[in-house]
Amino acid sequence: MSEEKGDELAPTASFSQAERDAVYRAIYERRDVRDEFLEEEIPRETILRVLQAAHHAPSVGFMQPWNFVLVRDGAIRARIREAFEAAVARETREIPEERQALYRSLKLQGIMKAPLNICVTCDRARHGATGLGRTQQKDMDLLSTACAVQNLWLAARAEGVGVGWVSILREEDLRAILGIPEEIAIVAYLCVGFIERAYRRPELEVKRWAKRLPLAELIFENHWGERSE
Ligand SMILES: Cc1cc2c(cc1C)N(C[C@H](O)[C@H](O)[C@H](O)COP(=O)(O)O)c1[nH]c(=O)[nH]c(=O)c1N2
Repeated sequence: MSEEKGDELAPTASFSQAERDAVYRAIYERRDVRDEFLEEEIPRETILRVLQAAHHAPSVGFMQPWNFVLVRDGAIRARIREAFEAAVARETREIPEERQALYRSLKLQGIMKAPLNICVTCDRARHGATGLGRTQQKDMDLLSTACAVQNLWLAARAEGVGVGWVSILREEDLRAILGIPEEIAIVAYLCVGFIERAYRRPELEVKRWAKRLPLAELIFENHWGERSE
Protein backbone atom coordinates (compact mmCIF):
# COMPACT_ATOMS: atom_id res chain seq x y z
CA MET A 1 0.00 0.00 0.00
CA SER A 2 1.49 3.31 -0.95
CA GLU A 3 -1.40 5.74 -0.74
CA GLU A 4 -0.36 9.36 -0.70
CA LYS A 5 -1.84 12.09 1.45
CA GLY A 6 -5.17 13.17 -0.05
CA ASP A 7 -5.77 9.70 -1.51
CA GLU A 8 -8.13 8.58 1.25
CA LEU A 9 -11.84 8.08 0.43
CA ALA A 10 -13.68 11.39 0.27
CA PRO A 11 -17.42 12.13 0.33
CA THR A 12 -19.00 12.17 -3.14
CA ALA A 13 -20.38 15.63 -3.85
CA SER A 14 -23.86 15.41 -5.34
CA PHE A 15 -24.79 16.92 -8.69
CA SER A 16 -27.15 19.88 -8.74
CA GLN A 17 -30.28 19.48 -10.87
CA ALA A 18 -28.69 21.74 -13.52
CA GLU A 19 -25.57 19.57 -13.61
CA ARG A 20 -27.65 16.40 -13.93
CA ASP A 21 -29.65 18.01 -16.72
CA ALA A 22 -26.42 18.92 -18.53
CA VAL A 23 -25.11 15.35 -18.36
CA TYR A 24 -28.37 13.90 -19.71
CA ARG A 25 -28.57 16.62 -22.34
CA ALA A 26 -25.14 15.68 -23.68
CA ILE A 27 -26.26 12.03 -23.80
CA TYR A 28 -29.59 12.65 -25.52
CA GLU A 29 -28.38 15.36 -27.89
CA ARG A 30 -25.24 13.54 -29.00
CA ARG A 31 -25.64 12.55 -32.63
CA ASP A 32 -23.67 10.70 -35.24
CA VAL A 33 -22.81 13.53 -37.64
CA ARG A 34 -22.10 12.90 -41.32
CA ASP A 35 -22.69 16.08 -43.26
CA GLU A 36 -23.14 19.10 -41.04
CA PHE A 37 -19.49 19.87 -40.30
CA LEU A 38 -18.28 23.48 -40.52
CA GLU A 39 -14.87 24.16 -42.10
CA GLU A 40 -13.60 26.06 -39.05
CA GLU A 41 -10.52 24.54 -37.42
CA ILE A 42 -11.04 23.21 -33.90
CA PRO A 43 -8.67 24.99 -31.47
CA ARG A 44 -5.95 22.75 -30.06
CA GLU A 45 -7.18 23.34 -26.47
CA THR A 46 -10.67 22.13 -27.40
CA ILE A 47 -9.26 18.99 -29.02
CA LEU A 48 -7.12 18.36 -25.95
CA ARG A 49 -10.10 18.76 -23.58
CA VAL A 50 -12.08 16.24 -25.60
CA LEU A 51 -9.14 13.82 -25.73
CA GLN A 52 -8.60 14.28 -22.00
CA ALA A 53 -12.24 13.21 -21.49
CA ALA A 54 -11.56 10.15 -23.66
CA HIS A 55 -8.43 9.45 -21.62
CA HIS A 56 -10.54 9.42 -18.42
CA ALA A 57 -12.70 6.56 -19.66
CA PRO A 58 -12.73 3.35 -17.64
CA SER A 59 -10.32 0.68 -18.85
CA VAL A 60 -9.75 -2.92 -17.89
CA GLY A 61 -6.97 -3.15 -15.28
CA PHE A 62 -6.53 0.62 -15.83
CA MET A 63 -4.75 -0.41 -18.99
CA GLN A 64 -5.48 2.80 -20.98
CA PRO A 65 -4.77 0.96 -24.23
CA TRP A 66 -5.74 3.81 -26.55
CA ASN A 67 -3.86 6.12 -28.91
CA PHE A 68 -5.35 8.91 -30.98
CA VAL A 69 -4.06 9.58 -34.50
CA LEU A 70 -5.12 13.12 -35.46
CA VAL A 71 -5.56 13.32 -39.22
CA ARG A 72 -5.90 16.78 -40.75
CA ASP A 73 -3.89 16.38 -43.97
CA GLY A 74 -6.26 16.65 -46.95
CA ALA A 75 -4.29 14.23 -49.13
CA ILE A 76 -4.38 11.55 -46.44
CA ARG A 77 -8.08 12.09 -45.84
CA ALA A 78 -8.65 11.81 -49.61
CA ARG A 79 -7.00 8.37 -49.58
CA ILE A 80 -9.21 7.29 -46.70
CA ARG A 81 -12.25 8.61 -48.52
CA GLU A 82 -11.24 6.43 -51.52
CA ALA A 83 -10.90 3.42 -49.23
CA PHE A 84 -14.38 4.23 -47.89
CA GLU A 85 -15.85 4.33 -51.41
CA ALA A 86 -14.40 0.89 -52.16
CA ALA A 87 -15.73 -0.44 -48.84
CA VAL A 88 -19.21 0.96 -49.53
CA ALA A 89 -19.20 -0.82 -52.89
CA ARG A 90 -18.45 -4.10 -51.08
CA GLU A 91 -21.00 -3.43 -48.32
CA THR A 92 -23.71 -2.54 -50.86
CA ARG A 93 -23.50 -6.07 -52.25
CA GLU A 94 -24.35 -7.46 -48.80
CA ILE A 95 -27.42 -5.28 -48.23
CA PRO A 96 -30.74 -7.00 -49.04
CA GLU A 97 -32.11 -6.08 -52.45
CA GLU A 98 -35.18 -4.29 -51.06
CA ARG A 99 -33.04 -1.96 -48.92
CA GLN A 100 -30.40 -1.14 -51.54
CA ALA A 101 -32.03 2.08 -52.79
CA LEU A 102 -32.40 3.40 -49.24
CA TYR A 103 -28.83 2.34 -48.38
CA ARG A 104 -27.45 4.16 -51.41
CA SER A 105 -29.35 7.33 -50.47
CA LEU A 106 -27.74 7.50 -47.01
CA LYS A 107 -24.78 9.75 -46.27
CA LEU A 108 -22.47 7.60 -44.17
CA GLN A 109 -19.34 9.69 -43.61
CA GLY A 110 -17.89 13.20 -43.52
CA ILE A 111 -14.22 12.35 -44.05
CA MET A 112 -13.43 15.32 -46.30
CA LYS A 113 -15.96 17.76 -44.88
CA ALA A 114 -14.86 17.43 -41.26
CA PRO A 115 -11.62 19.41 -40.70
CA LEU A 116 -10.30 16.74 -38.35
CA ASN A 117 -10.43 12.94 -38.43
CA ILE A 118 -9.32 10.88 -35.44
CA CYS A 119 -8.31 7.24 -35.61
CA VAL A 120 -8.64 5.63 -32.17
CA THR A 121 -6.47 2.57 -31.68
CA CYS A 122 -5.91 -0.08 -29.01
CA ASP A 123 -2.47 -1.36 -28.03
CA ARG A 124 -3.44 -4.89 -27.01
CA ALA A 125 -0.09 -5.53 -25.35
CA ARG A 126 0.17 -2.34 -23.31
CA HIS A 127 1.44 -3.24 -19.81
CA GLY A 128 2.02 -6.84 -20.94
CA ALA A 129 0.10 -9.23 -23.14
CA THR A 130 -2.36 -10.33 -20.42
CA GLY A 131 -3.49 -8.63 -17.30
CA LEU A 132 -6.06 -7.94 -14.63
CA GLY A 133 -9.62 -8.41 -15.93
CA ARG A 134 -8.57 -9.66 -19.31
CA THR A 135 -7.48 -13.27 -18.76
CA GLN A 136 -11.04 -14.67 -19.11
CA GLN A 137 -12.58 -12.09 -21.44
CA LYS A 138 -9.96 -11.32 -24.01
CA ASP A 139 -11.59 -8.38 -25.77
CA MET A 140 -11.93 -6.16 -22.71
CA ASP A 141 -9.12 -3.94 -24.01
CA LEU A 142 -11.09 -3.27 -27.20
CA LEU A 143 -14.24 -2.54 -25.20
CA SER A 144 -12.27 -0.17 -22.96
CA THR A 145 -11.23 1.73 -26.07
CA ALA A 146 -14.88 1.94 -27.13
CA CYS A 147 -15.59 3.53 -23.72
CA ALA A 148 -12.97 6.16 -24.55
CA VAL A 149 -14.69 6.84 -27.86
CA GLN A 150 -18.00 7.39 -26.09
CA ASN A 151 -16.42 9.83 -23.61
CA LEU A 152 -14.89 11.69 -26.56
CA TRP A 153 -18.25 11.78 -28.34
CA LEU A 154 -20.12 13.19 -25.32
CA ALA A 155 -17.45 15.77 -24.43
CA ALA A 156 -17.39 16.87 -28.07
CA ARG A 157 -21.16 17.41 -28.00
CA ALA A 158 -20.79 19.67 -24.98
CA GLU A 159 -18.11 21.65 -26.91
CA GLY A 160 -20.40 22.14 -29.94
CA VAL A 161 -18.29 19.65 -31.87
CA GLY A 162 -19.94 16.88 -33.90
CA VAL A 163 -18.49 13.39 -34.29
CA GLY A 164 -19.28 10.75 -36.90
CA TRP A 165 -18.03 7.17 -36.57
CA VAL A 166 -17.09 5.60 -39.91
CA SER A 167 -16.72 1.83 -39.81
CA ILE A 168 -17.21 1.17 -43.51
CA LEU A 169 -13.44 0.97 -43.86
CA ARG A 170 -11.14 -2.02 -44.08
CA GLU A 171 -8.73 -2.19 -41.17
CA GLU A 172 -5.89 -3.03 -43.57
CA ASP A 173 -6.53 0.12 -45.62
CA LEU A 174 -6.47 2.35 -42.52
CA ARG A 175 -3.34 0.56 -41.33
CA ALA A 176 -1.52 1.14 -44.62
CA ILE A 177 -2.58 4.76 -45.08
CA LEU A 178 -1.89 5.84 -41.49
CA GLY A 179 1.18 3.65 -40.91
CA ILE A 180 -0.38 1.87 -37.93
CA PRO A 181 1.74 -1.14 -36.84
CA GLU A 182 0.34 -4.68 -37.14
CA GLU A 183 0.20 -5.21 -33.38
CA ILE A 184 -2.03 -2.19 -32.80
CA ALA A 185 -5.78 -2.76 -33.23
CA ILE A 186 -7.91 -0.12 -34.93
CA VAL A 187 -11.12 0.57 -33.03
CA ALA A 188 -12.67 3.71 -34.48
CA TYR A 189 -12.31 6.18 -37.32
CA LEU A 190 -14.02 9.45 -36.42
CA CYS A 191 -14.91 12.57 -38.39
CA VAL A 192 -14.80 15.61 -36.12
CA GLY A 193 -15.80 19.25 -36.59
CA PHE A 194 -17.90 22.08 -35.22
CA ILE A 195 -21.61 21.85 -36.00
CA GLU A 196 -24.48 24.31 -35.81
CA ARG A 197 -27.31 21.96 -36.71
CA ALA A 198 -28.10 18.36 -35.87
CA TYR A 199 -31.00 15.95 -36.08
CA ARG A 200 -33.05 15.60 -32.90
CA ARG A 201 -33.33 11.83 -33.49
CA PRO A 202 -30.80 9.43 -35.04
CA GLU A 203 -30.48 10.21 -38.74
CA LEU A 204 -31.03 6.52 -39.52
CA GLU A 205 -34.39 6.78 -37.73
CA VAL A 206 -35.30 9.98 -39.56
CA LYS A 207 -34.44 8.29 -42.87
CA ARG A 208 -36.42 5.17 -41.85
CA TRP A 209 -33.53 2.72 -41.75
CA ALA A 210 -34.19 1.65 -38.14
CA LYS A 211 -36.19 2.68 -35.09
CA ARG A 212 -35.21 3.05 -31.45
CA LEU A 213 -36.36 -0.12 -29.69
CA PRO A 214 -38.60 0.26 -26.63
CA LEU A 215 -36.38 -0.01 -23.55
CA ALA A 216 -38.91 -2.23 -21.74
CA GLU A 217 -38.38 -4.92 -24.39
CA LEU A 218 -34.67 -5.00 -23.61
CA ILE A 219 -34.87 -5.53 -19.86
CA PHE A 220 -35.04 -8.97 -18.27
CA GLU A 221 -35.34 -9.79 -14.57
CA ASN A 222 -32.80 -12.26 -13.19
CA HIS A 223 -32.95 -14.65 -16.15
CA TRP A 224 -32.78 -14.21 -19.87
CA GLY A 225 -36.29 -13.84 -21.27
CA GLU A 226 -37.98 -13.11 -17.94
CA ARG A 227 -39.86 -9.86 -17.72
CA SER A 228 -41.35 -8.10 -14.72
CA GLU A 229 -45.15 -8.00 -14.51
C1 LIG B 1 -19.42 1.10 -33.67
C2 LIG B 1 -20.18 2.09 -34.51
C3 LIG B 1 -19.97 2.13 -35.89
C4 LIG B 1 -20.67 3.04 -36.69
C5 LIG B 1 -21.62 3.89 -36.08
C6 LIG B 1 -21.82 3.85 -34.68
C7 LIG B 1 -21.11 2.96 -33.91
C8 LIG B 1 -21.35 2.94 -32.41
N1 LIG B 1 -22.33 4.77 -36.87
C9 LIG B 1 -23.32 5.66 -36.26
C10 LIG B 1 -24.65 4.98 -36.03
O1 LIG B 1 -25.33 4.83 -37.24
C11 LIG B 1 -25.47 5.84 -35.08
O2 LIG B 1 -24.81 5.89 -33.83
C12 LIG B 1 -26.88 5.33 -34.85
O3 LIG B 1 -27.59 5.37 -36.06
C13 LIG B 1 -27.64 6.11 -33.77
O4 LIG B 1 -27.63 7.48 -34.10
P1 LIG B 1 -27.02 8.58 -33.14
O5 LIG B 1 -25.59 8.23 -32.87
O6 LIG B 1 -27.82 8.55 -31.86
O7 LIG B 1 -27.16 9.89 -33.87
C14 LIG B 1 -22.03 4.90 -38.21
N2 LIG B 1 -22.68 5.84 -38.98
C15 LIG B 1 -22.36 5.98 -40.29
O8 LIG B 1 -22.94 6.83 -40.98
N3 LIG B 1 -21.39 5.21 -40.88
C16 LIG B 1 -20.73 4.26 -40.18
O9 LIG B 1 -19.87 3.59 -40.75
C17 LIG B 1 -21.06 4.07 -38.81
N4 LIG B 1 -20.43 3.13 -38.04
